[in-house]
Amino acid sequence: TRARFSLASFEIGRPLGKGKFGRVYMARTKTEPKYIVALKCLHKEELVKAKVEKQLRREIEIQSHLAHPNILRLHGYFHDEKRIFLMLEFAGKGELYKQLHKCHHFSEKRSSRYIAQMTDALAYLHRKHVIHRDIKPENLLLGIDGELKIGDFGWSVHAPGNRRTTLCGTLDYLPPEMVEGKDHSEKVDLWALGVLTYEFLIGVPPFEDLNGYNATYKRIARVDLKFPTDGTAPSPEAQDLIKRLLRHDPQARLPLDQVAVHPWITKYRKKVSSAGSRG
Ligand SMILES: CC[C@@H](NC(=O)c1cc2[nH]nc(NC(=O)c3ccc(N4CCN(C)CC4)cc3)c2s1)c1ccccc1
Repeated sequence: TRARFSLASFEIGRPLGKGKFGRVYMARTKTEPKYIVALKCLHKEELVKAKVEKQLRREIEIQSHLAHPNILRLHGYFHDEKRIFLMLEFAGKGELYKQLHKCHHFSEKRSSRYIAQMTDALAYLHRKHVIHRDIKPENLLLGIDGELKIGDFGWSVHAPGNRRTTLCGTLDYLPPEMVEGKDHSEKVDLWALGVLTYEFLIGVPPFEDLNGYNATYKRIARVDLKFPTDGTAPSPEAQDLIKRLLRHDPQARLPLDQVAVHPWITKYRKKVSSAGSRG
C-alpha cells in the first residue's frame, strides 16, 4: 500500500533552486521517520500552457522506477488543485553547473570520475531502454559525498525515440541525428557524454558558436571538433575518448562498456585500499 502524502505532511525549508514551471524547496516529513526531500513544486497552469503535461507524466513514470546511486530518486508525487509536487531525493551539494562556472573547468581527475559515474548511470538507463536525451551540466546534481546525480528526466523517453515536441533552449548537447530531426536511439546519450567530457575539461561545449543557433547547428552537423591550442588542451587520452564519442554515425560511437575501460577512465578510477578488498 503506497503511503499517501500531501503538502500537510511536510515542513517546508529554504528554497533550493528554480527551473522551468516551478521551484524546488528543502522539506522534511512532520512525522517519524523524518525524511528530508527536495520538494519540486510545478504549476499546473504553466504545464498546460506549455503543453508538457504528457512529458511530465512520462518523467514521473520513468524516474519513479529507477534506482541507481548516480540517478536522483523520485520517491513519489501528489498534487492539489493548482500544483504538482514531486518528492525528489535531496542532493546535498547542489547543482554541478554552478561549481563548473565557479572554477571555470574541472581537473582531469575530477572530470574522469564524473564521467565514470555518468557512464555507470547511462549503462543502467540503457539496460532499461531509457534514453535521457538531455544530459547537460544544468541537469546534474552533487550528493553529499560529491557523487554525481542525474536529475530532471523531462526529456527522457523509452527507445527508440522520435521527438515531437519542439526543441527549446541550447542545441549544444544535441547530436546530428536530433538536430536533423531524424529517428534516434540511446546513442544520443553517448554523443552527449562526449560533449559533457569536453565541457568539464575546457569549460565550454565543443560546438558552441557565438554567432548563434544556425552556426552551432552547422558545427554539430559537420562534427567541427577543435581542441584549444593555447596549451590548455586536455590530455591525449581525454581527447581520444572525446573523439571516439563525438562521431556523426551513431553506430560508430564508443559503447558504454568500452568507455568504462578506456585508459582515461581507468587511470583515475578510485583506488580501493588493499584492506578494502580483504574487509
Ligand atoms: C536543476 C533544476 C531543477 N532542480 C531540481 O530538480 C532539484 C532537485 C534536487 N534535489 N536536491 C537538490 N539540491 C539542491 O538544489 C541544493 C542546492 C544548493 C545546496 N547547497 C548550496 C551550497 N552549499 C555550500 C552547499 C549546499 C545544496 C542542495 C535539488 S535541485 C528544477 C527543475 C524544475 C523546477 C525546479 C527545479
